[in-house]
Amino acid sequence: MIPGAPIVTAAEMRAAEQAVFARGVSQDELMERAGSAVARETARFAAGRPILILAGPGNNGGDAYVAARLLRNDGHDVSLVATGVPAPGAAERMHALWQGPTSSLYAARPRPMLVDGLFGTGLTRPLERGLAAVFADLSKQAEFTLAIDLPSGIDTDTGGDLGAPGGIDVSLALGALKPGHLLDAGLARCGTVLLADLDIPVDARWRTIARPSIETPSAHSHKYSRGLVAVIEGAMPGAARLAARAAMAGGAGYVVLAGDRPWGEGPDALVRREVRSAEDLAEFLAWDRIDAVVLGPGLGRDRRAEAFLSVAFAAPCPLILDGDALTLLGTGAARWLGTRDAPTWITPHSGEFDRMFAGAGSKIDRTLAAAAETRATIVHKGADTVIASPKGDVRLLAGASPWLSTAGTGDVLAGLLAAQVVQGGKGIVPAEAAAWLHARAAQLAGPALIADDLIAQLPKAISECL
Ligand SMILES: NC(=O)C1=CN([C@@H]2O[C@H](COP(=O)(O)OP(=O)(O)OC[C@H]3O[C@@H](n4cnc5c(N)ncnc54)[C@H](OP(=O)(O)O)[C@@H]3O)[C@@H](O)[C@H]2O)[C@@H](O)CC1
Ligand SMILES: Nc1ncnc2c1ncn2[C@@H]1O[C@H](COP(=O)(O)OP(=O)(O)O)[C@@H](O)[C@H]1O
Ligand SMILES: [K+]
Repeated sequence: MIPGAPIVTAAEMRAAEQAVFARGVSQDELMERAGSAVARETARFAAGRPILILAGPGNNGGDAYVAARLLRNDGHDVSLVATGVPAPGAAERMHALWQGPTSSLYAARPRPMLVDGLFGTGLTRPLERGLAAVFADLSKQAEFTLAIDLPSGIDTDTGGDLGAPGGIDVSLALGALKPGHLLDAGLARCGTVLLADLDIPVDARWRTIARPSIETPSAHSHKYSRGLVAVIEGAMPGAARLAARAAMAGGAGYVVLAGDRPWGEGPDALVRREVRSAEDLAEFLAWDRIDAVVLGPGLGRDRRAEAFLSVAFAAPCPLILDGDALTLLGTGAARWLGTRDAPTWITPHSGEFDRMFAGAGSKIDRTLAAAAETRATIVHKGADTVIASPKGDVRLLAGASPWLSTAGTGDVLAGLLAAQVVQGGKGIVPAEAAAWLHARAAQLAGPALIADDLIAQLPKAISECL
């Protein structure tokens, strides 16, 4: 994934293009820029192999006609399939400039290098069945497929499946990334995403996550100045222990595991505190040294868990809620979370998210709406992790190791997030840092990782951010 790259919707991309036109750049000139980027990458991946280019009726097809012309002029063996009547304007003009061999879709013969210029950001409905089948077949028989902007059949704004085939090797995003490159079916169908800079300024509050910058403790640092995290134990103590160990390895200065059985295995550096009842918890959380509380991993959903949740809610310090705490909140999440004065982060997976929030639109839209409703920063986990703040900022992490799909890795994330929070991070910043470190630790741990392995890799991941 390209780090720190802007992500824009189809409408925002069109508005950015309009602003470029208003500055005096012609539509043909912008299409030449897009087409030459496509030609450059196609030549690189074709490596001398014959090329088949599919050109649709809109501007995505216009880019395809430009690329076809430039590649042919450079001596490549190019044939082209035209579908639909080119739209009036730049696409029609670029079509008119193409003088090479052209066939209809149903007469097309597969070639080793396939370029998909059927549809991009203008796709408004599912691909027609026959078209989808021919496209899938040509792609299957090609040795390499490059999609212009997005694979045809991926919804630009949601990543939803509108009939795109599998097996696309590279998508060359034009001007900026779109949600469809990172979300839902788009994540799996785009292949490797490359970004062509077309010199179209975009003002994006949505970005892919980037490596955080972490400060080495100073000569004046001490355990309390580096932040104290309290992790509350529940029915499954292993989950809270994972969160507590992740908070330690994540750089917190002091971590307390509080519960009725906090004495089990674990590092001696982990401070244990017996908390048997909601009253005990209230007394413990009144300690003004506590900089953040983690509640939810392995908490359980019984009355005791509910009572603990009420007490934690009333605590005047930052709160990180995960797992069972989120299930307990359920559809009351917005009502409850909106009442807190101190900042809150919640880290639902999609099951937990769907139990808390309704909402329509893409995963980004739904997460943003939930963040605004709850006034909490939300880390909506999954293969496409969306982080959204109540202010409307978004960070997206796609393509993390699928080996993360194992029990306890979310608990590690919750503890790691708390460590970033107590080190002074506000809003989306600690969430982005935690998500990056988590994904990097997974990469370092490699295949068949278990949650404990992530914790062991955190120091190495952190060392890359100093
Ligand atoms: N703006 C610019 O200057 C620049 C834009 N750039 C490029 O333009 C792309 C966006 O172009 P675009 O907006 O023309 O849309 P595009 O994706 O080609 O498709 C629209 C056409 O498809 C049609 N159609 C839609 N769905 C359909 C379906 N399921 N089945 C069949 N038909 C369907 C739709 O017709 P209609 O919906 O009216 O039936 C319309 O004719 C963008 O991704 C990038 O590659 C770059 O060149 C930089 C400069
Ligand atoms: N297929 C996947 N690809 C990448 N990351 C994943 C995948 N599945 C899960 N993850 C990540 O692993 C973690 C799992 O968290 P969660 O579902 O809460 O597990 P648990 O509750 O068992 O700790 C999250 O950070 C999530 O983003
Ligand atoms: K395309």
